[in-house]
Amino acid sequence: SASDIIDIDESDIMLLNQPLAQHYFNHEIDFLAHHSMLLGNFHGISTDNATSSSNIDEEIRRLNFLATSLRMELDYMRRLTIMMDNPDETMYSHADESAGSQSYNDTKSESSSNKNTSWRETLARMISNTIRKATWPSWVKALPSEMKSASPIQERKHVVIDYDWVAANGFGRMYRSLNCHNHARDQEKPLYTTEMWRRLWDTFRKSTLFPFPIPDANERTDEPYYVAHSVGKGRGNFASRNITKGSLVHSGHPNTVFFLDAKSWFRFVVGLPKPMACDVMEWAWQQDLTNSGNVVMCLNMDKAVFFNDGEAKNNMEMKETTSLDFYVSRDVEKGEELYYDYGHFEFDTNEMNL
Ligand SMILES: C[S@@+](CC[C@H](N)C(=O)[O-])C[C@H]1O[C@@H](n2cnc3c(N)ncnc32)[C@H](O)[C@@H]1O
Repeated sequence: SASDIIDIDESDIMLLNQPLAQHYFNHEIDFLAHHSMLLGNFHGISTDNATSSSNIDEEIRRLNFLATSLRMELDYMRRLTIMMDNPDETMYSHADESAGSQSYNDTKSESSSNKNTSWRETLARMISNTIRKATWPSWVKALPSEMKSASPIQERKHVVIDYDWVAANGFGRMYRSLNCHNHARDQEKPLYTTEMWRRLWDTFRKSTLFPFPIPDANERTDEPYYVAHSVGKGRGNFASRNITKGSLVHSGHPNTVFFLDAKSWFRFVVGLPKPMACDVMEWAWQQDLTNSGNVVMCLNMDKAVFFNDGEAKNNMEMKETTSLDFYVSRDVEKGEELYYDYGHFEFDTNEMNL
């Protein structure tokens, strides 16, 4: 019976009765259905059989997988509830909706404390607190063993709702099976349109459970750089005016998003068209944002993804390793490409169970 498989106890039921849980499960059921279809499409395999399988073993496996999934969601929700109960970390209220845009003008405006700076600081603190409590490695350790040892999809008859496939096949195989090496070298990749950004944000919104206000897919227009093709590097960012040494060029809040666990990352990637899936695998990085020894997967969801590594020509830097903000390290002339050192963002797929 379902209760044998799912093993729900008293405290789970209390949790399930909360409005947050109702919202959460509606969302979860929607995207379990949505993602089983996406996974099928992603691998060019129809998922029609999955729901009407006459193979009893396959059905049991599928139910077990759903049960495992539910167990994980309950654990996740328990953490969210703890966060929600802390009034200092209320994530669902925009602290200041009316805030204007942060200034990317020269150094002098950095010191001017405006409303928006405080909104950004509040958001940064909330995110930092969340990450400190729920970072990637601790979550990975909690993964049930079935999730770690699933067989690859080729050995199965039917496609099932299957985050474990992607977890088992991992980042490297996914990257190879999509031919992302060729995509990375392609010098004709398109510049992102508003629709493409919106697609990224919508997919993120459908796949994430991360409790912070997700901004609209608004393209900022006040940063001192623009995107263009960069010889041999795909797309890159170029200064749209002269920029004085020490000026802020890019601020990570609010358009940098975070993935706290492999599952949320895979949900996101499989929800994208293949070229965009390759793009995000190229763009994401891991960073210890809380100086705790724990990393999270980070992704810029705006044109900041296009900064390349210029090696000896690097002209941007962060002030601290936990920061998401870039400043120019020397005077930069209009039209120069903006670069930073990727060495700060090592990407260890083993560490992240990818
Ligand atoms: C964060 S993305 C930068 C945006 C990328 N150029 C694009 O068009 O999507 C990182 C990727 O850019 C490319 N890249 C960055 N710096 C490079 C360099 N110095 N030479 C060649 N490719 C570079 C690599 O493919 C890398 O994986």
